[in-house]
Amino acid sequence: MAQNTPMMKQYLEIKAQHQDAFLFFRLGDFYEMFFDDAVKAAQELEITLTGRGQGEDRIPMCGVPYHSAEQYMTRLIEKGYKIALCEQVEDPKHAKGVVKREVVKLLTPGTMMNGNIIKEKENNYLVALTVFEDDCYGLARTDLTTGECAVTLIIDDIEEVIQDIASSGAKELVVSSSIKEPLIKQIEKKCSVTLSYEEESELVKEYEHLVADLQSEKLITSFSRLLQYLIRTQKRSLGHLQQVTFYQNDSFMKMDTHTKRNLELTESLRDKKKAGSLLSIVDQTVTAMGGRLVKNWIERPLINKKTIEERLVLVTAFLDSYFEREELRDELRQVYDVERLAGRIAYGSVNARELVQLKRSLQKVPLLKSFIEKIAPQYVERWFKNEDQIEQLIDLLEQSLVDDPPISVTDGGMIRPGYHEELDSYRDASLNGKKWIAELEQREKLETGVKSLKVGFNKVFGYYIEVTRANLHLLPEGRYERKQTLSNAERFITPELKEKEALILNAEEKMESLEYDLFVIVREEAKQYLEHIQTLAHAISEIDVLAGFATVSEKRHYVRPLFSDDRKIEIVDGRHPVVETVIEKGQYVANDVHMHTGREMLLITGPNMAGKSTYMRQLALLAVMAQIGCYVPATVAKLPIFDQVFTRIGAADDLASGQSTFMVEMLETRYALTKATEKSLILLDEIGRGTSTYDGMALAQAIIEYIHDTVRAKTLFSTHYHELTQLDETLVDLKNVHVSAVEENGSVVFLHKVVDGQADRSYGIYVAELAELPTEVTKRAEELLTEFEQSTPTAVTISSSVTEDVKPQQLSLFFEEHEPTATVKESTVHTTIAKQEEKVIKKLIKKDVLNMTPIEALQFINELQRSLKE
Ligand SMILES: Nc1ncnc2c1ncn2[C@@H]1O[C@H](COP(=O)(O)OP(=O)(O)OP(=O)(O)O)[C@@H](O)[C@H]1O
Repeated sequence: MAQNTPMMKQYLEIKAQHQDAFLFFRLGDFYEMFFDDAVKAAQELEITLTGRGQGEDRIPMCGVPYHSAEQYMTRLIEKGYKIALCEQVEDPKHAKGVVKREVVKLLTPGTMMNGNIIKEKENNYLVALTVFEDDCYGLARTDLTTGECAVTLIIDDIEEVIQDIASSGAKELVVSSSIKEPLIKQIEKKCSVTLSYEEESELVKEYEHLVADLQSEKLITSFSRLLQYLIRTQKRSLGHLQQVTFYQNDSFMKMDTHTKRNLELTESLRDKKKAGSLLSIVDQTVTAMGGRLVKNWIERPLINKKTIEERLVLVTAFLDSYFEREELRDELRQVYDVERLAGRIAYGSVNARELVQLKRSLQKVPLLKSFIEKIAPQYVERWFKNEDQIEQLIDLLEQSLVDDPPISVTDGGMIRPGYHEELDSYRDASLNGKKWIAELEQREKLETGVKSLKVGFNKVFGYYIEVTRANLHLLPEGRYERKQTLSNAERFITPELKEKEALILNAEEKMESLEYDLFVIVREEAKQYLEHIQTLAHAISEIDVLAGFATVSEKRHYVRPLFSDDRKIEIVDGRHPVVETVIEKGQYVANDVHMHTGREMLLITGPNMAGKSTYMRQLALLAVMAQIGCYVPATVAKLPIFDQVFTRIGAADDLASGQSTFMVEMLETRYALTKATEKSLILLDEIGRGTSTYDGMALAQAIIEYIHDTVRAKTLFSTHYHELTQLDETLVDLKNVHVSAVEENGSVVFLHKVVDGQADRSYGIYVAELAELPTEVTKRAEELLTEFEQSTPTAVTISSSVTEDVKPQQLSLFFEEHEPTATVKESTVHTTIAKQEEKVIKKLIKKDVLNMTPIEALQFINELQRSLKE
């Protein structure tokens, strides 16, 4: 049976240890897959499924050529699969029986070092989760391409754990196999990660220095799991792993994944691309390292005023030095991704060309330093502290490698002449031999008189003398030995030529292998400088991000934010950083936001399409920008530091997780109501619209009241329930604002200006007309609207700052419904009366009757009567 062949036995034994991965089994020039692996891989990679053996014993099989295997592997990894790479680990020529094979590496989404999955300006994090007995969760993460390592502990908050994993963008999560199923299900629902398993283990001694800064055993245990997984899968040096840093989510402004998505921080809602996001505006970086850092900063705005101010001071310094900044950025453009190059050095996968790129980047350091000396002298120490070591590394690379080496490390041409004597002597031998051959051609031409005679070389026959058939008669007898016959020429060799050829080839072979050995020595030596390269990479990325902030702030006329301790918001002429760039120049209408005692919550009304959501998002984005240390789009921006931002904006259908739109809306609202503090910012957009009018309105009001009385967070609440605008009479810290619009010649003009007071209409039908709904529909809607306005008791609108003539009716609690034909004047009278009645009712309700004397009661009734008569 085919399965019983020794090779198949070997395959099955290895496969048994790698059940969760495709086993790429090396057979000669191919990686082969068998059984289910083959069926699935053929499907996923669209390659032909073949088979070994006959009939029932036929084993499904497919394969990819060794030379182009990488693209196939990358495709599988991108789809979230894992691959166990099984190589022949002994020379088939010396093998007794089946060639020895071993899995030399596990390729997984979180441990890839190259390929499409690695985005230049994005980290590729691998996260390990450890659940401790006391509901404490340890999270450790690393980006293997850069060596960054970080850990945190989260106490009893699964939501935060999930958000931490999601916000890192991790594609792979390492857990213990004993982890509880419901928790894994919850994580899988919210984060698209590939799961891998690694059990608890002691910290490997060799890496103890990495955790020197960690204070708790739990943190070390959490990191150990991650490290153990790396060791098991990578099977090679991890010398570039950096000191593990401890971070606390409480040190950053917290935003759940919905909020980040709603605010379009790093990708747009529509197509999930960077374009259209806040990141696309503030990321003006010119290096890949800077690009990754600015993304991390946006994901985690700061809450420590001192650190924010430090960044702002630097942005100001970069702003004040236009010429130095621009020159500095020009230099930075030529700096390669030295952080990832460091990773490749540690891995031993760096080539000579990349080392030369590293050298060129390092050579920029003195110039970069001189710019920083002018722009922010106080930071020179911090950013350029390891110049001597950088200098040494430059020397090493300069002396050893030529200026333009090839990508291949096995074909020679990498080492600089003069670096190694033996290599130089081989080079001379080869060069002299080649010179002799070139001279031979001239000599032979002269002696034979055959002008077209030439000396050539090919891999099969080596050097030869070629003479065309027409000239063969001119050659002297016995001097040449015939080697190859072509259609119109003959090729010859001579003993002398063969002798030189042996010399040249021998020298070249030795040269190549010596070059490779020398290159490996240089690469190993470069490993000693990893830490210094990484320190420099950090400095370069910070400089790049901050200089970028200055560039965008200057270009778009941003202002430095000020942080108020009294928690007041005062924004004058604020703009939405993204919307202002996509609409026609000069068309963006800047808006103020004033929030303080008496107006801690703003209830925003206004027509559809007026700009309510834009106004709300604008405030949150300004807060995020300020807290990452960037200037903001406004003329004055005084803000408190927000600990958390919550949003419920737009439709966030989460059908994939089996929840209805309304349920998602309620879940997000619950999250905001339970987690927010008075230092938070809450944005709620049309809460309640996903259910019946009464339910929706009741919920909206209850939520507003709860935030107003209990949570006390700064809140923007937009609504089309105009009835809610009356709440400003009872809730002292709530104010109505509206986005204004005017009607001109039958069409509505959106002014996009936010002003105090409430709006009167939603102009939904007008927007429907703009969307070119069939005229029959919009006409009928207008008729129905008129009917509803005249008959529905819920159509309550108090006043209009925009269009007096279209004001719907306020219904009286005591009067009969007015006639449909009632004039505007009549209805205005009704409105006034209704208001008066309401005041009376409110007074009546508030009165504590049980504690009144009869006289007081009589006086009170008298007072009420008087108000009604008025
Ligand atoms: N301040 C502004 N200046 C200029 N244009 C604006 C401004 N605010 C919004 N807009 C434009 O108006 C469009 C609609 O804005 P937005 O989605 O905020 O409206 P909305 O009031 O929330 O609408 P709806 O109630 O229908 O959800 C935006 O896409 C933008 O083009």
